[in-house]
Amino acid sequence: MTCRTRFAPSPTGYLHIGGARTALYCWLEARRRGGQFILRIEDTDQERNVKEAVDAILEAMDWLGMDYDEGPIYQTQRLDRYREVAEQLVAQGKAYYAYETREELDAVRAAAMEAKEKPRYHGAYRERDAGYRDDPNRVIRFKNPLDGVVAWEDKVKGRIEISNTELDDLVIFRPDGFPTYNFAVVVDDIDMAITDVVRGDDHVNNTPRQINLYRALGATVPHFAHLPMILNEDGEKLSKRTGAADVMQYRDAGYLPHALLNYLARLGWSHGDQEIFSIAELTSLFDLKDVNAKASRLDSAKLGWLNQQYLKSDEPADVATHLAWHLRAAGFDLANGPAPADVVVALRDRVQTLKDMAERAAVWYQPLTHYDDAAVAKHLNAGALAPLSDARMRLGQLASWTTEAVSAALHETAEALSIGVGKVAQPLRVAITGTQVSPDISHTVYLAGQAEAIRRIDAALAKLPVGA
Ligand SMILES: Nc1ncnc2c1ncn2[C@@H]1O[C@H](COP(=O)(O)OP(=O)(O)OP(=O)(O)O)[C@@H](O)[C@H]1O
Repeated sequence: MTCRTRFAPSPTGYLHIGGARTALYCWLEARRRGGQFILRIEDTDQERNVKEAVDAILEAMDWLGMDYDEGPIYQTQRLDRYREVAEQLVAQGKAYYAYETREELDAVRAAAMEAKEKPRYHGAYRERDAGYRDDPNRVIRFKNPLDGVVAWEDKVKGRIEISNTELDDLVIFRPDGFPTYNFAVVVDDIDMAITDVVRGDDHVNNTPRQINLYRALGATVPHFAHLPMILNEDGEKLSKRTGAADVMQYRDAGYLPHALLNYLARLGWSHGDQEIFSIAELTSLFDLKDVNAKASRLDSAKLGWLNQQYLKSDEPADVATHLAWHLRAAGFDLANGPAPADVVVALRDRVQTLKDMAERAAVWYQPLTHYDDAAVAKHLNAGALAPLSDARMRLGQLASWTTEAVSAALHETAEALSIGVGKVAQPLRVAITGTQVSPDISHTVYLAGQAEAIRRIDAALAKLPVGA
């Protein structure tokens, strides 16, 4: 049977990276097995702002490159289907109408609490065959089996077994005409032919109820894989309530989408001691059975390290498309500066994030207006006149503007003046960047562009002490 997995977020806000890792594992499992990955939006909770949240989830999926074969499918567009299946269960005697008021149910719960028992529905309508009537308290309840156990072989957690006596008759349709979570999920997973339900282990308690519903509906029970939660650095479950980071904040902070995917894949899954996986490797190697059953904690140092590995090893042109986004976000006009791919080559050994790279690139996209006093005092002195003038002359004559040509010109200056290249580089670095810190001098000069490099050298020459 073709593997079919689904990611089913509730649109209650942005996609945080705990949810994103769950989506990733669903996606990878489907891809490895040549199956399909479906995106379903569980939007039956009408009170929250659904539209914006859906857009945020879709944007994050898109940025991460997790493509789905079907969807997004919205539960609110399937309400008739849930009603039809619920009524079918009633007609078959597998579910029933119940009409307790809120007060009556509260009283049942209070009595159970007082008797130190688990609060559960007492089944008053179970055998009453009350039928349908127009009543604001009307719900449909599922006749959960009264005895026996529900067991499944979880792909991550191993065998899990729950006694039916622990479960009560679940409401499957609410008075407001909406299905309940567990019911809609089962109807969807059956209709969408999901073979592997991969979700966070915050859903483990729902699974026995859902398995009973599958059986009542005569459907094949899928495989289940309950993934341990991702915890924040304080050990709390990542959740919007605890301020978990939005996937898109990782883009804004300068991470590459595939670096984040690699990081999330490794957070709870391993393949030997390999750390760096291309997406192609992940889609061929990932297997739910290798997922760690223990919760994992975020480790931002590791993400930074991984991101830098990708900055260094990816094609500069590919990194450049992401860098361009950051350069624009920082307000730079790309037409007024070097090609982003050249910036990548110059800076990728020195930074961990694209944001940092874009910030350091400011010096090539903006006019140089600020000079560091200490740098000027130290390097724009009488001794700088000869190297700056000679370098200006040679750089101005270059017919082809490349880092190699710039480098050769600066070496010629050093040779002509019988000084070390460092003595040429120091004043030149201050001339081009206003500071003493920049990447390799040939890149630094090259990125300024020929005309601008000459302008900046002239401005530096004008700063030399009078009489120099
Ligand atoms: N911290 C987490 N670690 C791993 N998976 C998670 C985490 N939080 C949620 N999930 C999973 O992500 C999927 C989407 O869930 P859902 O949309 O309900 O999450 P959420 O509403 O964003 O979570 P929360 O409201 O707790 O912030 C579910 O399979 C859920 O189990």
